[in-house]
Amino acid sequence: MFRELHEKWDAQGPFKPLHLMNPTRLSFIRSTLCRHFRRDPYSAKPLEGLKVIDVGCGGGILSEPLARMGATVTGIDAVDKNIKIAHIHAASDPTTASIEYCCTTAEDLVKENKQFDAVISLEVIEHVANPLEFCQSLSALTVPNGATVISTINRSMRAYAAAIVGAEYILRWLPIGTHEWSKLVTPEELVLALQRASISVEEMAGFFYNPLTREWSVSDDISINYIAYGIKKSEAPSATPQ
Ligand SMILES: C[S@@+](CC[C@H](N)C(=O)[O-])C[C@H]1O[C@@H](n2cnc3c(N)ncnc32)[C@H](O)[C@@H]1O
Ligand SMILES: [Mg+2]
Repeated sequence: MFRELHEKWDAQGPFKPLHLMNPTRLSFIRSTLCRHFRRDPYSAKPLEGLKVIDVGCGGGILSEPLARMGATVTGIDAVDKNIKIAHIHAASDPTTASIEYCCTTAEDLVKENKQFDAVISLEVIEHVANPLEFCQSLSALTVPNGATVISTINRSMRAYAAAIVGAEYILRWLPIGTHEWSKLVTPEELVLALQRASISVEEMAGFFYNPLTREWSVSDDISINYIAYGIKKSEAPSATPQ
């Protein structure tokens, strides 16, 4: 367990790409959520009082900074070992010890009628069996007028070259076979799937990797890695009787 904990949290280890991307995706999340909930992004705890769920939280590398921003965080993952690792790591700091970790899937949590002000799911949709159903579940977990944030990899030739050939076969950042080409989701498909789930996408951004500085930055180029922020529509007003 401790070797696995170290691996998940080692910025140079098998989860290096997620660690490298983390500050960049956090800056997108911080700015969109602060705008959505009319919070001051420069305050110490801009997400104070908001219920946020990290769907597919892995070892908790997103859940922890969200808790530090003041959010009341729930982290869920389909794999029990990930939840155990996330729990042990978060327990060492009083701010993150309050994160509620649970081994379940988005689909199963919907059955418990749980809802959150913001639902965040990073790098998960390209691994699920049914992306449409997954979007429906994320929507069901979001309160009306709440925010949903999803990041994933585009199904483009550039993404094939960079995220599969580059990251898996050349750089060996990820084990070969981590990403299946046919399961990748294009931005158009994601917007449509979310629309069908009553979420309107308000903003999208790409993540650009500079191999010289070895840093990621937010960019307009959504041809490889991208992130989308949407708003769950408020319930349709009931028809007034004639
Ligand atoms: C590539 S990891 C991403 C981890 C984390 N979100 C991040 O970006 O750092 C994908 C995670 O999603 C989890 N997962 C896959 N399908 C899920 C589902 N339907 N509900 C909850 N978790 C799921 C997997 O167990 C895995 O830990
Ligand atoms: Mg992935």
